[in-house]
Amino acid sequence: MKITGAKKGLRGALMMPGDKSISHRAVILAALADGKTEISGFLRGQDCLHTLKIFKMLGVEYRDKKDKLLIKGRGLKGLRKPDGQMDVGNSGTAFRLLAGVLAGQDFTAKLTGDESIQKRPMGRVIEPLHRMGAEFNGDKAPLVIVNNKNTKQLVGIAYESPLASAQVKSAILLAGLYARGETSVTEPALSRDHTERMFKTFGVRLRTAALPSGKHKVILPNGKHKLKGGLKIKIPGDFSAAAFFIVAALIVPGSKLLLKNVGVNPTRIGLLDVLKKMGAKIIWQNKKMLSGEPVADLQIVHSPLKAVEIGGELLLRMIDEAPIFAVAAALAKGRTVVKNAEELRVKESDRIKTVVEMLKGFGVSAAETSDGFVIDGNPELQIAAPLKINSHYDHRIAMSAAVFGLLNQKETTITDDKCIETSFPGFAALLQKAAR
Ligand SMILES: O=C(O)C1=C[C@@H](OP(=O)(O)O)[C@@H](O)[C@H](O)C1
Ligand SMILES: C=C(OP(=O)(O)O)C(=O)O
Repeated sequence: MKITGAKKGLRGALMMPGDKSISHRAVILAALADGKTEISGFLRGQDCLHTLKIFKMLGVEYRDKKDKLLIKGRGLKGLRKPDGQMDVGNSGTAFRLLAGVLAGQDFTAKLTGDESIQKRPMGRVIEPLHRMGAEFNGDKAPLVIVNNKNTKQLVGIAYESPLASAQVKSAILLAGLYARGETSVTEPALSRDHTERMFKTFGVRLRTAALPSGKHKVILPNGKHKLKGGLKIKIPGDFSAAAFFIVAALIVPGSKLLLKNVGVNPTRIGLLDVLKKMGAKIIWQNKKMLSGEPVADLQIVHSPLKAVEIGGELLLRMIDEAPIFAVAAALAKGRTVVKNAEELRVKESDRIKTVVEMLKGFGVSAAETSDGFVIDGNPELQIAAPLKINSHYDHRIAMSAAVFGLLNQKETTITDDKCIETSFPGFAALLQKAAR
């Protein structure tokens, strides 16, 4: 992809693609429901299309109309043994959530994915699922989930997760649908809660509790679970996609941009809290609920920014936004410090390394630390040189670099930008439209 500097600010009103996390969950729960589900706003990015294809291999029929996806659920016990291995592509969410679903079946299945997935840690789901009674061959992708007709039913566990991870929590809750007894997950802080919200939408009883220690617990009670059919699920615009346009409008002078129908689930919008502290002008409009998730229109006005220090729970709520946040920090006045971000090292790329490399490529002073990075921001930064930035096949690095490229008066080339298709098809065209 080639980006040239924005002549004017970003203007107009845009709709973001459907939320990636919620799209995966909508397909999974619809496939396990008793009856049909109509899904609108489904993200047709490669990650979610892999999940859909996998359920087709598991015997789930669907109809893909232009604006709707109709899924014929087979009930919790209705999945069929797939013919061949199932490929999640680049998607950690698909891999880990499916491991939970497949742990509860009575057939053996093999999950795999691309080069990046084959390097990502899967012990974090294998270990708790094994404690529930699931058997695996392997500790990473490709991974075999071993079952047969005589496999014993899973048993619920009370899992104290060392990580605040929605993928771990969701894998356990999905396996819990097949388990005897109560299943609970306690996490050090509340990770994104889309699974809990959607379980409730599909009629599954769940209890959640914020513990005095600051930990968070979700309990799936003992009982025979059933997901109801006949629902119409509406998926909000993806906040993680919107983040690129939010930061673009903040850093390009003259911008005033409206993003409509964006998901604003509190477990996802840490970036808005941080940007506010940095001095960003962002106005919320039309807040409402959509299938159990809050959405709003966000108006973003170009603003001078100042540096911040972040870590802990706030970082958890903006973990996928770290790369684009770094772009905002590069243009902010002062030194920005990001701590407690070790998880960034095991995403699609080592995002501590690749973020710092990307910033340096634009002439920014930035350095890695063991658990994050330090950025010396410069609001006066002038870039006017042809540049080549390596995406490392990571969609969020590629899109962050494209946004930064709006400030380069000469051409910025981003390598291997096809990875953007995993989460944001049509990104380049939309950015061009807004920045024209
Ligand atoms: O559950 C999800 O949909 C996701 C959870 C997060 O990962 P972890 O659970 O590994 O923190 C996030 O980084 C990922 O993009 C999507
Ligand atoms: C980390 C991400 O996704 P996943 O874990 O599903 O690959 C992401 O989209 O930034």
